[in-house]
Amino acid sequence: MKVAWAGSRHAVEVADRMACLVASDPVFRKDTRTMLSRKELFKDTLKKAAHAWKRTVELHLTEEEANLLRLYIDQPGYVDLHWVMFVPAIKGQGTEEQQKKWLTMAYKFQIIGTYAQTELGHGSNVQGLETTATFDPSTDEFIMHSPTLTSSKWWPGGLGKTSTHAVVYARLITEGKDYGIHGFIMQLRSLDDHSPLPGITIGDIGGKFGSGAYNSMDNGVMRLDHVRIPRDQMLMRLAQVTREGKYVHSDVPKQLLYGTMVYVRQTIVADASRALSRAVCIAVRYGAIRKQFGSKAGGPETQVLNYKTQQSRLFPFLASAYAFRFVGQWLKWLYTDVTQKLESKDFSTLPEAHACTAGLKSVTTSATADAIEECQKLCGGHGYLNSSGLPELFAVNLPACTYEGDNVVLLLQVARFLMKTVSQVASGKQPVGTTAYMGNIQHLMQCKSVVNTVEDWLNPAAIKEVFEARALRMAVNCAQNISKAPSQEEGFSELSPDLVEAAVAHVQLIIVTKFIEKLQEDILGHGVKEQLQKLCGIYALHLIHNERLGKLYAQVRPNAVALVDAFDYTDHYLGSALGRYDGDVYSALYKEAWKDPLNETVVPDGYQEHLRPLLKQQLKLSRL
Ligand SMILES: CCCCC/C=C\C/C=C\C/C=C\C=C\C(=O)SCCNC(=O)CCNC(=O)[C@H](O)C(C)(C)COP(=O)(O)OP(=O)(O)OC[C@H]1O[C@@H](n2cnc3c(N)ncnc32)[C@H](O)[C@@H]1OP(=O)(O)O
Ligand SMILES: Cc1cc2nc3c(=O)[nH]c(=O)nc-3n(C[C@H](O)[C@H](O)[C@H](O)COP(=O)(O)OP(=O)(O)OC[C@H]3O[C@@H](n4cnc5c(N)ncnc54)[C@H](O)[C@@H]3O)c2cc1C
Repeated sequence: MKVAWAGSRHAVEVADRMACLVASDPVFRKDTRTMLSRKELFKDTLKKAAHAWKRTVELHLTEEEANLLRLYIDQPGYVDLHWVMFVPAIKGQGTEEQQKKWLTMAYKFQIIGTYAQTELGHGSNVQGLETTATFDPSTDEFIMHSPTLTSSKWWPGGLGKTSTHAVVYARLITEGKDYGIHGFIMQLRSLDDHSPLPGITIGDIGGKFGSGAYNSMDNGVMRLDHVRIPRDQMLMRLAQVTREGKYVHSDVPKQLLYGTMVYVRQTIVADASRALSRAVCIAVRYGAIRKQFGSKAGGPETQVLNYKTQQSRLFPFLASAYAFRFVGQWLKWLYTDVTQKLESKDFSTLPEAHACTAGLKSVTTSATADAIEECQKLCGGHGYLNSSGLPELFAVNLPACTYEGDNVVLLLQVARFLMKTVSQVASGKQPVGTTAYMGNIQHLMQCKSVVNTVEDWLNPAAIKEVFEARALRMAVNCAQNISKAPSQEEGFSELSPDLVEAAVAHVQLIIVTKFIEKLQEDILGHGVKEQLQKLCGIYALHLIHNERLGKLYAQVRPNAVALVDAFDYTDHYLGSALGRYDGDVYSALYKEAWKDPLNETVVPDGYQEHLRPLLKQQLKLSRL
């Protein structure tokens, strides 16, 4: 099962090696992270990042190994933005010459980059950004400027205190005309003393939700006051400005400007499955250790994992973790395929790639955030302690519903793609890829489900048909209602809640389909495929209705702990007293409690000033 989860034996081996490297290195300790002040936490993040880079160089780690090392350190920081957004933005939007110049420095960490798109006034509406980049032909420079308060860059990770450079998105103005949003490479801080360059005001935007968690990241604010940069720092793969100031657009779709977001959304699906699997791992292992109540006859107490209510709340998450993992592996393939096509100037699959990445990012991160919260409840009171690992896991993953595109905004993009596809089907065009099922419209609009029993839900063809019929009917229903509205725009707006539901149904169909396709592969190991079939059934059935699932849960229960062990997480990475591999939960919880700064003294700080006078006074009063 470990191989099925990781994707290959090689993937298991590299992941194990990197996870152990991190777990055995004292610099990467994180057990007291939630007790650090913001300043201490930030400094700790700088220390870990520098140490990780040192180890990467010393051990000559490959890119794959270095990425895993960063992942297992498990502390958001400026390096994430550098590798996940700054480098890909230059790769995707820079010319070969620009890539050579900037990536050479970025790969060696001679510069640290971030991705500065969002502003105080606009995030979702990228075309509404206000920062300007006005070309000055007299000096061959762009003047970068924040004309209003709301145009202040706001949120970019690493911007606050760390980044030396950024890809900054701004409205390109040349020859008096506004050509809309484009990317520019800007140096922000001196490479000598790290002070902001003239005209740049920069800082951190302040503390965020939860202890520890995303507070390790210095999300930043930046104002630009007529800062000049050379013309060749405009990312010029998609469009150029000539020496004379003439705007020239390449023969590529302008949506490629959004390419970095497509790339990152794809990686976020993998992050979501990992976060969900961590929460499930903690809740399942703890559920096997925790006992409450026994039989009336005085028998042994029951493991809480054996309660049917616990299973019906928890096992759909276990199934979802596997489902998201497999769809994430497929999405990575899809992204690679699209990238290769784009390189040979085939842009035909770009809209589908956008819809798939946006939709899957949205559905998997929302489900994951909800599931982590529920796992906390599934662990009872102990789940609410920081030492359970769950509060921090929740706080770190909650913003994934917002960053890289608000989940509702992204689902509306999927809906727009679906409405276009429905209208193309109506005019006789055969849809392809993930919307190919819409070509079977006659049958899917009328067919009746043959699913009656739990066993039917293990029949892939039956499952697929139910999900296809559901998704298609919801999409067609929306399209019909939009066509009755006074205008397309009004109809879309009025029906947006239904459109979001239709988009979710389409995305869930993709997830179910990819799970089924996974089951058709050669899967090694005795009983592995059978367990995955049951999980696929649970994932599909719990989305439609909750009846008849008990039988499947009972079949999964004997292997539940093994199914989470297959995630192959070290105790260090899991970071949970409740989810420990050895099950020694109570000693761990007890030990963790004594690490709290409040326990540094027996009598607390503040006793002399506040508690003692109060108690004394009350005592005096009572004697009067
Ligand atoms: C413990 C360790 C933790 C480690 C964490 C590591 C990594 C985590 C990674 C990141 C987290 C940290 C950083 C986060 C960074 C950010 O958040 S960066 C900012 C991201 N911002 C957004 O995502 C903004 C969302 N908004 C948009 O994407 C667009 O503005 C929107 C699509 C909503 C609207 O676009 P707009 O052009 O205004 O309007 P239209 O709807 O008219 O679209 C025009 C056409 O373009 C198509 N399209 C839109 N987007 C794309 C795309 N990405 N790719 C391809 N095509 C796209 C759209 O479908 C329209 O097409 P048609 O005209 O219909 O054919
Ligand atoms: C932790 C974190 C890290 C981030 N890192 C970065 C970074 O490194 N670089 C960067 O540039 N940005 C970053 N961001 C910003 C992030 O990308 C934006 O916050 C995100 O794109 C959402 O935009 P917004 O904040 O403007 O939300 P808004 O668009 O203002 O959303 C507010 C509400 O309005 C709704 N809404 C908005 N538009 C519509 C619509 N058309 N139809 C229906 N409902 C709508 C949304 O669903 C939401 O409920 C980060 C954000 C967070 C939280």
